[in-house]
Amino acid sequence: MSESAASGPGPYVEVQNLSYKFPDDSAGLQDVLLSLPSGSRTLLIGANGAGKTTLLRLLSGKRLAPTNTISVGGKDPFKDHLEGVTYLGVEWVLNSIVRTDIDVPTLLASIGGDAYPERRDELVEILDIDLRWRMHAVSDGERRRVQLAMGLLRPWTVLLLDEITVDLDLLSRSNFLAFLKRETESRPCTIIYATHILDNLAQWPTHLVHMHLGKVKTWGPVEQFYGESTQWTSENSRLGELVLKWLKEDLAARGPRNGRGNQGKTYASEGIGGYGYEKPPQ
Ligand SMILES: Nc1ncnc2c1ncn2[C@@H]1O[C@H](COP(=O)(O)OP(=O)(O)OP(=O)(O)O)[C@@H](O)[C@H]1O
Repeated sequence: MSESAASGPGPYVEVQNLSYKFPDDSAGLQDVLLSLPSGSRTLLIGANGAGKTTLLRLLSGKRLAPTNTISVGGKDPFKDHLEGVTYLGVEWVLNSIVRTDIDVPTLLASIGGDAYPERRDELVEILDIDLRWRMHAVSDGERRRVQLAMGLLRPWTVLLLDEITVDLDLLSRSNFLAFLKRETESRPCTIIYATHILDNLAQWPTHLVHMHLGKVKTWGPVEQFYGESTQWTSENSRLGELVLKWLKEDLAARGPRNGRGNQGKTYASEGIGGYGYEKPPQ
């Protein structure tokens, strides 16, 4: 594993020979290999159950990975304290504080917003947040926008996003994605984003990672994949066509879920080392 600095060239997030089993001994990940440079914006693509969340949780240090399989900025995310890693996923979305009768300025101040006033104000503007909102009386999408401002307030070096934009309207999502792109272009930071929603993303990723049944099938800079997509329709972007093609292939390779057995689970019994320890929510 290389010791790379956040601002330096070369890989910033590295994964080598990563296999993972859940505490119940079932399949997690198998032989995952990745190397993503600082400044990259990676889309994690894969069907439901492909292993995207599992990988993101391991990268964030929320689950214990085997030693020397994951390096984020030269550090082991589980063992070392990762100051600049922000992971926004389902647990974060479900945090009950954002449903209480509290106003937005108090909420943003409670997570250190006053330490980053310019960033706070920029996020409030970009996410079109009304500072008079009270959090028990907002819509799901409005709540999600405040949550995103909270989650992005502290400058991060690695941002791990597990589809958290589902409630955003098209314009809010577009502004949000543009903000993230500007971040990676203006300071040394890296984003890995698992999503099924490809709107506004055609020009966004620098890298793609295609996961299937707990494995990384293929990964690399986005340009290398566009040649693969032979069909072009006006209905989908080139990225959309590529992802659709991948998912169709994955479905065909997996076969029916019930009836002929579940190929997705066969490798669970093939002797992946067990690392079923999970960090409690912090
Ligand atoms: N705690 C767990 N114990 C056992 N199996 C699990 C556990 N969590 C997830 N799985 C299984 O691991 C596989 C991968 O799950 P994961 O959540 O990583 O998929 P995903 O690619 O994020 O899917 P989605 O797109 O639906 O969010 C699934 O088959 C799932 O059922």
